[in-house]
Amino acid sequence: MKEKGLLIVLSGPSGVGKGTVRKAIFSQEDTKFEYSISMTTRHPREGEVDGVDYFFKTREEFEALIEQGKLLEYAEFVGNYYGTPVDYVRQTLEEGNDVFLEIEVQGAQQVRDKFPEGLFIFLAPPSLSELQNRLVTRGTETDDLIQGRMNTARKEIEMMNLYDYIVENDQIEHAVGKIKSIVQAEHCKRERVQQRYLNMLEVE
Ligand SMILES: Nc1nc2c(ncn2[C@@H]2O[C@H](COP(=O)(O)OP(=O)(O)O)[C@@H](O)[C@H]2O)c(=O)[nH]1
Ligand SMILES: Nc1ncnc2c1ncn2[C@@H]1O[C@H](COP(=O)(O)OP(=O)(O)O)[C@@H](O)[C@H]1O
Repeated sequence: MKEKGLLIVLSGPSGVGKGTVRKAIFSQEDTKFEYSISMTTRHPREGEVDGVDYFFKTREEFEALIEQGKLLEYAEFVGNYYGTPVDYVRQTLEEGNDVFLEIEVQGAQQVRDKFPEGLFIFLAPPSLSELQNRLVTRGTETDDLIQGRMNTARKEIEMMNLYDYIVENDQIEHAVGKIKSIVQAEHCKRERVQQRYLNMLEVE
């Protein structure tokens, strides 16, 4: 029987580069993880496609999904809901494939409570001033919102020791390489408890 896949959770403060690093990981042909497409109530940005970038939902539809227990986790972020569809995650793991979530910090905490056997990776900025630079350069928020995100980021960074690994996003390629190595190492570590190795010892 195929072993269950690994649930990989990448989280970190807004503006640290989660989306950028995730896209870089999935643009590499040798990446074997499955990306879990999230549900959101935010409006699609130009070029975004329903079912590719997100599953775009109304507030009513999203609240019905919460009621029906269809979300592994969800959070409200800057006035919109974001959540992870539980059925997709469960099924993909059962099939033996790794699932990759790129989610904000509140959601990552919920996943850790429900699914502690996941692999939790915190993407950290090189410094707070560099985090602020990235938020300013991205240009998607007003100054007030950037200040709010910086205050939240300080609290999030205080919680980073709850994660299994911290990866500094200094350069995108470095962060991508470290994340992929961590996943590989985690697989090797978990081999220890796999039944096929235990069986091998009994037979020989
Ligand atoms: N909790 C949670 N957060 C999510 C989910 N999907 C995306 N996010 C996070 O929601 C935040 C906002 O995402 P988005 O609106 O695409 O804007 P971005 O800031 O440009 O990435 C980011 O921090 C994402 O990591 C999800 O399913 N659950
Ligand atoms: N390693 C990096 N070095 C410099 N800029 C980066 C790096 N990673 C991401 N960025 C930039 O920082 C901004 C925020 O990145 P983004 O992926 O939107 O963050 P998040 O998804 O965590 O909110 C973007 O303008 C992005 O191009």
